[in-house]
Amino acid sequence: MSAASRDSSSAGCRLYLITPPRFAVTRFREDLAAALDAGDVACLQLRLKDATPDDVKRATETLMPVCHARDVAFILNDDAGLAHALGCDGAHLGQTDGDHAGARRLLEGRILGITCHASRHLAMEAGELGADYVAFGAFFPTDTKEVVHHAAPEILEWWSQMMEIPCVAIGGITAENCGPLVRAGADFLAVVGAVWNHADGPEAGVRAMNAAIGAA
Ligand SMILES: Cc1ncc(COP(=O)(O)OP(=O)(O)O)c(N)n1
Ligand SMILES: Cc1ncsc1CCOP(=O)(O)O
Ligand SMILES: [Mg+2]
Repeated sequence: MSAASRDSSSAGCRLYLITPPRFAVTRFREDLAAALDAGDVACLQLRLKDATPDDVKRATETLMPVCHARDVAFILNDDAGLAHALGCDGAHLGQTDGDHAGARRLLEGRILGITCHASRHLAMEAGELGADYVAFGAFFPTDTKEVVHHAAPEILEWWSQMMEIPCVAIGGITAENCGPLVRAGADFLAVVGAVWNHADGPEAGVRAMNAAIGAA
């Protein structure tokens, strides 16, 4: 999850996959393996908003080995303590997901990503705190989450020209619309629908995203 060298092309930009909001773990295990085998994926974020800690534990125990077998980092959404307890590679925290500084200490040596919406100020704060990446969005309309913050590619350009810390773009990103985000300097494109809801299936979704990143 570190940014490789950055230039004005797509070099270094990678796919950041997020799970669908709901799934049956046993079946999803196979879908995930197939998706990860279809092309480059830097990490998987387990994002189960309505699940109990036990559900998250079961999903992690099933899915993390699938990721690790393919050298894909496994990041847990929302809960740094649970990410630590379950041995995840890191956690992604939003602005209301607890104590960022405490999470940074707890997850020493692991990945900590922080949602910064469309705010330069929040991104600077996250950087100072030691975040491994900052996430900006939403860039496009999305059916996956009700969003109140809307970002434009300029924030990626501003951040990537100024800072070494990688930036993630999120929100309604597809193979068709991602070009400007890659060219603006996004290090990772985080997607749900573009892969899991792809008309030809998740494998086609991963292939299409990687082709679009490469062509940007
Ligand atoms: C990579 C990435 N970026 C942003 C988010 C959104 O996090 P948050 O604002 O906490 O919203 P929820 O995902 O918790 O609904 C994310 N999950 N991942
Ligand atoms: C979790 C999240 N945070 C901002 S937009 C979003 C949803 C991303 O999903 P999709 O790629 O389907 O728009
Ligand atoms: Mg959150």
